[in-house]
Amino acid sequence: MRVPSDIEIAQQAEMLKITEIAEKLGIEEHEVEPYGHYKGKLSLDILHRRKEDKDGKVILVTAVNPTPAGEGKSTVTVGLGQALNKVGKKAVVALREPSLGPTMGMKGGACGGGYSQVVPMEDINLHFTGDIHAITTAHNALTALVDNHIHRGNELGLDVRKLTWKRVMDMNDRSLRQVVAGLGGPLQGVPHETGFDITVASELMAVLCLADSINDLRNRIRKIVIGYTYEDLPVTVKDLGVEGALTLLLKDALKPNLVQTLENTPALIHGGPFANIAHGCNSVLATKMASKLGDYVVTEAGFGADLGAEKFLNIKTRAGNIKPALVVVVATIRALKMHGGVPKDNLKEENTEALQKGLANLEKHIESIHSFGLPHVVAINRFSHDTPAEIEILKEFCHSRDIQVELADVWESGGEGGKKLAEKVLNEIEKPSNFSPLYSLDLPVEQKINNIATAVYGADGVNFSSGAAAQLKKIKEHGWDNLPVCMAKTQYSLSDDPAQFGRPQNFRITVRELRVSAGAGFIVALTGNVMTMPGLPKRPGALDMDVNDEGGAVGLF
Ligand SMILES: Nc1ncnc2c1ncn2[C@@H]1O[C@H](COP(=O)(O)OP(=O)(O)O)[C@@H](O)[C@H]1O
Ligand SMILES: O=COP(=O)(O)O
Repeated sequence: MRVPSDIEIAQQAEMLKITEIAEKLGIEEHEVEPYGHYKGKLSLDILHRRKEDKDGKVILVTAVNPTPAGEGKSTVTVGLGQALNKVGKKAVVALREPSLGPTMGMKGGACGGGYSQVVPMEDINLHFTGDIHAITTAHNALTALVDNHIHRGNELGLDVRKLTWKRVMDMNDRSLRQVVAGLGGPLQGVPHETGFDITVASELMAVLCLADSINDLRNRIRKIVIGYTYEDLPVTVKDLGVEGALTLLLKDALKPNLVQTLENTPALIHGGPFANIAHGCNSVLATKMASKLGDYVVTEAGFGADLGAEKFLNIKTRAGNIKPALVVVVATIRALKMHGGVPKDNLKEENTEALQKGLANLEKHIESIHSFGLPHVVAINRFSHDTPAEIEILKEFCHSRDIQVELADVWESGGEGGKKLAEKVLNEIEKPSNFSPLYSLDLPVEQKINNIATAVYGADGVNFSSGAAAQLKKIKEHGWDNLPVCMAKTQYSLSDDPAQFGRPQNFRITVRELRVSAGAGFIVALTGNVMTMPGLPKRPGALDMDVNDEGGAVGLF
């Protein structure tokens, strides 16, 4: 039987009013601000009122290195949340907000898929409650204020050649990666090079996702470095005196968004960083709030365990004092065949030999999660073209290594298709968690990067470009050496070469640049050719989009 498209299913959803969803969670009327009938923003007062309540158990969903379409982390996250409710547990889902870049481009939305989606999917995948637009505006307001300061006499002595704060927009536009601003004569500002990143790569996105209160948001914004003086001294937002304005622009975006799944399971969706160019986790506030609202929180981190999960476990847990209880590693036969050398166009054909070879990628991710001391379960996200022989091979691989594994049929069957996975998760989550981050903050930045590269990627070590080596020196000089590291790396490979599938051996990671995100509280290490402003694909998803006669969206997957 054909499974309708994601949007056809979503448009048939029988949603409860968001006030009903809130009431079922014990949220008081004044703590939820409806945005229409099916979306709402939650007051941070919930955390204050319920601070003594027991925290729910946090289940992190990660994956193997994905194909370009993604392997169903969001889908399994939603499906598992639905399944836990079906078996009588009080579970809340916590996801990130979609970016219009992938939505209009190649990757698609971030609402899950099939019968495991969050709804109203169209709203969420388009403008939702405006958070990403607010971050875009706040980011570019700061840029305008910096340029105005320079134009009006540059009292702080900013060197326009060393401005680190650029511009953002929530769209994939390669033409804006490098631009020159201030052209046209003395009245138009001071000419200088700048460029655009995609909004989800903005440090303000990371700050919003890691802040635990409005005051913490302001304090973090205050620390943001926007550039350096001619004497090479850092200039911060505080020096410009505009932290209050930026906090004002973001005060509503800081509140987590409440929606629901197709089966009316509550879902908090907040923050949208990508895990290849940012830290790739939804907000600390949403995760902590979900922990107060449910006995189980099912949350995801972007791309594979080498990216989102690594940053969740090394950065987000520290920022929010969050203790994960278990990790679900989503594996798909198609991704593992890709890692076994099958071209993307042939992934629907049975190929047990390639699958056997590609299992090495899953093996490495399991080793990494194990090294964090966390119980884990492999969820096989079943696709219709997966054959019994292939599924058996993947299950046998896990059984032979005493790895807990379960088939997840949540895309086709919603929560019903995840009940066995839910039972396995509930069983495993009772095992002790000896979680600890991978590295001590006391280690030098280069050692932190080396630990991640060797322990999580399987690299032999790290090479630093001459520029990155100079930036390491500056990081130490300015006292930023104790910050955690946010690796910016391709999502397709454990290495920094997107063409190296499987489990690459005998390789080194090359760090080409280091950026200080003093407000977010981490150092960004850019590797290989990873870009912070993606480009649109040959055939953008936008070509399929329209509005139908009923005013509904067409072509949103
Ligand atoms: N088991 C499945 N069968 C068919 N399509 C799936 C399945 N799981 C996910 N998808 C589809 O794949 C796309 C990516 O799913 P998503 O959950 O967003 O992946 P990720 O979060 O890993 O990027 C979505 O369009 C979704 O509908
Ligand atoms: O940051 C990327 O997230 P997905 O893996 O959900 O695409």
